[in-house]
Amino acid sequence: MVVLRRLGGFATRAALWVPACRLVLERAFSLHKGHSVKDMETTFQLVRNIIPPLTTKKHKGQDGRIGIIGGCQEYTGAPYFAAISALKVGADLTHVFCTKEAAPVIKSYSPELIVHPVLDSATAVRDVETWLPRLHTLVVGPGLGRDDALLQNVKGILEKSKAKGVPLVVDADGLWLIAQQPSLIQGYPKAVLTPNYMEFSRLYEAVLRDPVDSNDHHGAVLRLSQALGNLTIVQKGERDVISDGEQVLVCSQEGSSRRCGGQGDLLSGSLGVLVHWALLAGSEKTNGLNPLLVAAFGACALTRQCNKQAFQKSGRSTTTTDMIAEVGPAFKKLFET
Ligand SMILES: NC(=O)C1=CN([C@@H]2O[C@H](COP(=O)(O)OP(=O)(O)OC[C@H]3O[C@@H](n4cnc5c(N)ncnc54)[C@H](OP(=O)(O)O)[C@@H]3O)[C@@H](O)[C@H]2O)[C@@H](O)CC1
Ligand SMILES: Nc1ncnc2c1ncn2[C@@H]1O[C@H](COP(=O)(O)OP(=O)(O)OP(=O)(O)O)[C@@H](O)[C@H]1O
Ligand SMILES: [Mg+2]
Repeated sequence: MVVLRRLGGFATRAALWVPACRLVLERAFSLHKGHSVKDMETTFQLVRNIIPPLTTKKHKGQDGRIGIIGGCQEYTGAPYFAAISALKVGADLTHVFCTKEAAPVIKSYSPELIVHPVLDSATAVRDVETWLPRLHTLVVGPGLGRDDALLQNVKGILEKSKAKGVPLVVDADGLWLIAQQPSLIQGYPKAVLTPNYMEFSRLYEAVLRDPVDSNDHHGAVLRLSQALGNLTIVQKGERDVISDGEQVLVCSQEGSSRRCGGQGDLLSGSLGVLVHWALLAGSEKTNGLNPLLVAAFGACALTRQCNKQAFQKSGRSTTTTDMIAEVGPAFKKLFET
């Protein structure tokens, strides 16, 4: 099984526990080829269990209506990547809430996205709030930027989303905001954070007031999750480390050495859909494992597989657009064969 159960309930105990268990963890995951295939396969099966069947009995929207909060003057690619990835994974509708200036640009990338030019308006919070009851997950941050007025609106949107119990994936500049004010997300059980290297360090230092121990990734993710009230955290990197403060999963699905920008956006958009599916399926379908951990593992594995397949075709010229073209085939290969 690719899961470690934590023995103690507090950060101090976990700190002692993690080094002792790391050997077990690493043996259980993919560092040792003998164990990797079987153990990864166990988690893949849990991901397969949460995927809703395609039937003729469903109506449009049931398999996912995903909102993306992001898109500003500088960044229009990131919210597009997240939204189109959510559709390609299997969501029925995606809504991008961005600034007025960014909206026509994002619309022009794809007719498949619904784009709301509201994020910099005086009524932004109310405008997004009216959509919240119809959204299954909100992905907050891709291409959001760090403008104070915009972030102030996003604070309001986070508060309204929590009050309505909307699941949240927080990425990119959404994590910048959380690092300024961790209480915005602390203790909200339906949140998943997806920091890259920099975002993780920033958040860790803001919350734990300590530099990250770069020799102890698993312990660091576990401790940050606990300090934030057991939020699910995905630390992206050479291997993705995922924890809800109780358990640690590692995803080391083969990707490639190509590190073009936008891969994290593909991950957060995909995760938006998988979070919806996982929460709908519940823990009976995940053998008691936190459904958000299963969703996170699925999104990481999928992103890395897209990276691998795109790289096989395009090599050094691989971009995130090439990876998005692989979402369908990669999903099928990992979860439907
Ligand atoms: N096409 C688009 O529209 C895209 C838009 N995007 C959007 O951009 C916004 C900002 O996001 P972000 O990720 O660039 O910001 P941030 O957290 O400051 O990190 C950047 C700094 O971290 C460093 N660094 C990174 N990894 C590291 C490592 N492993 N180890 C060490 N250092 C590392 C690296 O430092 P450097 O090497 O440059 O010194 C880099 O300068 C956000 O809205 C996002 O969504 C992107 O989604 C891409 C596609
Ligand atoms: N060194 C690595 N080797 C293999 N895969 C990696 C490596 N670093 C990151 N990844 C994978 O790339 C994906 C995106 O992670 P990354 O750290 O690039 O996010 P990001 O910086 O937020 O991306 P973005 O440019 O979209 O903002 C994840 O699926 C992660 O597993
Ligand atoms: Mg990113």
